[in-house]
Amino acid sequence: MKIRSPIVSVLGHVDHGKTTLLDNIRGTAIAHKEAGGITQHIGATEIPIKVIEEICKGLLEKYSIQRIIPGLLFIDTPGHEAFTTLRKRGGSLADLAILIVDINEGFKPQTYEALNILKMYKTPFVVAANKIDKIRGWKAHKNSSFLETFEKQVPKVQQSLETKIYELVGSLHEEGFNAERFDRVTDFTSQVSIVPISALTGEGIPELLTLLIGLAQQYLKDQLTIESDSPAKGTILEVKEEKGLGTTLDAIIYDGVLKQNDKIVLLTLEDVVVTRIRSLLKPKPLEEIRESKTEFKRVKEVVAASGVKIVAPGVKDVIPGSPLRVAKDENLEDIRNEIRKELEEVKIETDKAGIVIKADTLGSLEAVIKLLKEETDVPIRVADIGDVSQRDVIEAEVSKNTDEIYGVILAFNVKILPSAKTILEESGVKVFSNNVIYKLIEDYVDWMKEIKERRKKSLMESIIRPVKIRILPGFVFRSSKPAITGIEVLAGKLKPGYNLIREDGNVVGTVGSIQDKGKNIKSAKKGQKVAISIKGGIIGRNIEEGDILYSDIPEKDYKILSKQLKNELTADEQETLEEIVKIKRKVDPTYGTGYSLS
Ligand SMILES: Nc1nc2c(ncn2[C@@H]2O[C@H](COP(=O)(O)OP(=O)(O)OP(=O)(O)O)[C@@H](O)[C@H]2O)c(=O)[nH]1
Repeated sequence: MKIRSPIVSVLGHVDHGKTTLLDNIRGTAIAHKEAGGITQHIGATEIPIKVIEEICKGLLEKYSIQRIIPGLLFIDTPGHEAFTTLRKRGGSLADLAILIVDINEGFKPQTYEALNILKMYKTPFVVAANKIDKIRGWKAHKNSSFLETFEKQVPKVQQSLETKIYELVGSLHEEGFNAERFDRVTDFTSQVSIVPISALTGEGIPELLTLLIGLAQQYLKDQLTIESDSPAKGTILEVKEEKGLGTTLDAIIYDGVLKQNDKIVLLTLEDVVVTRIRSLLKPKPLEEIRESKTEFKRVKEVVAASGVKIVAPGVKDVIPGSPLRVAKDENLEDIRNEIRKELEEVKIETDKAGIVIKADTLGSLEAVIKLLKEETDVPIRVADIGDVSQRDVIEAEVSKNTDEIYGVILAFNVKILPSAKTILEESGVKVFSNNVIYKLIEDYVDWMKEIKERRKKSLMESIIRPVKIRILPGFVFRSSKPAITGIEVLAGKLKPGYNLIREDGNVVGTVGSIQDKGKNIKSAKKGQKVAISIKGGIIGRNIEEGDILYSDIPEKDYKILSKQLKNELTADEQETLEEIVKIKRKVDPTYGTGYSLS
């Protein structure tokens, strides 16, 4: 048993300082040569605990934090694209994350995106409120702890920082997180810590690192306890062509040991591949690269947590985000099946009619599906990795025949192939494309809402709505063929073509035209007094002056009204509809049974 370093990812909006923060941590670590500097991995950088101790200048003691973990393994590629690639079944490969926010700009689209993804994977994170050195009047103290440098600022500057922190607390609150400045956090399991930092001056970084160490040791011990001689588990970060080596795999190993000649199982777009490791490579220190001109050195084995380059035959089609598992002859079939199942779980191809989703990696595909399902219950016909192809357009077109809102392709971080473009317009399939997942989903949901609204409106236009009118005594202009009389609309909206019924349920005739001050109008609203013609009505025979008449709502319209459109009716229409139902049931007791307004 061994405790490994936690894997840490940095996420945040473009230009908020992800790269600068990583560079700062790396640079500061390298400067601490006597303590061992940094260990360069493929795709990741490890900062040993001894170096962190030096950077943190006594903070580990101050906060009584033990030194159980060997260090922190930072993923070199920041951003949520890398984060979603680094998936592992049931969660994220990153044990911890830093969500970086420019304190002067606050939350931006990709900040929300990152937060959504962290929420989805349930990854513990701290918020680094970056660029405090840009606060007006700030006096920088290079590499100092936040609390020290904060003490030395004038009150106005301190106040300005506090205000900005509270804005972040507010934004996080809106997203369902209880957050506080780290030194005011009372419960690290339920509250998110905000550490004010400057990635440029290094201020606050001692606290940021201290907090990561503390959180990892306090809450992730089980997750970080591994058997260092068990067969390795990992995730493929990148599939890369490397001069003289062919296609190589950059992998992050989070459990066990990976050895040269190990048999490994991986995923391609279509299936599982099994191959044998020819060599394992690690980066060479800079000085040695200059001498030998190759960047890598061979190693016999790597133990988690580790980033390593794998040279193996037949890995050209392996996908980023693929799981990596070491198999022995006796369990090869089991592992193969397990991994195949993992692919099938993500690539859904179940619903007959539904949308098509294309994404660049397994992890991002998973994230799009998960976040989509939180927003809507729209079915999915195809979910797959890769660019949008002609076949995808055809798939979406098939769904479109069932329902226009399914004739859609959601494309996350992928291109539309030229062959797909040629048939796209004619097919009428709509492509939504965005590299921010929640925006992609939002755009689709908004469009869908618009269509549904439009449908509802035209449905509303096509059905008979509840109306109640009164024949105004003394305003009968003609008694029959057709009857013409003044009326008042008591509820709803009267339109030509509506059949009218009496309170006893008898049909009296059909509204012909509606006139207001001698002019034909298309409808008359509640409160309006107008003249109408009633085809089939004979005043003095089936209609009397002062009578109350209602629109005659066919049963099928009543069903639509009570099922789909009940929220569209005004209060007086609702009330009138109930009266009409009672009247209709005098004639047909089964009218509209099984449907009710409530
Ligand atoms: N003043 C100040 N500038 C900073 C700080 N951190 C980053 N910057 C600057 O902000 C700009 C963007 O920083 P990056 O580190 O490239 O941001 P990023 O989030 O990695 O951006 P992308 O990789 O493009 O998503 C650069 O010009 C940095 O020098 C800081 O703490 N203070």
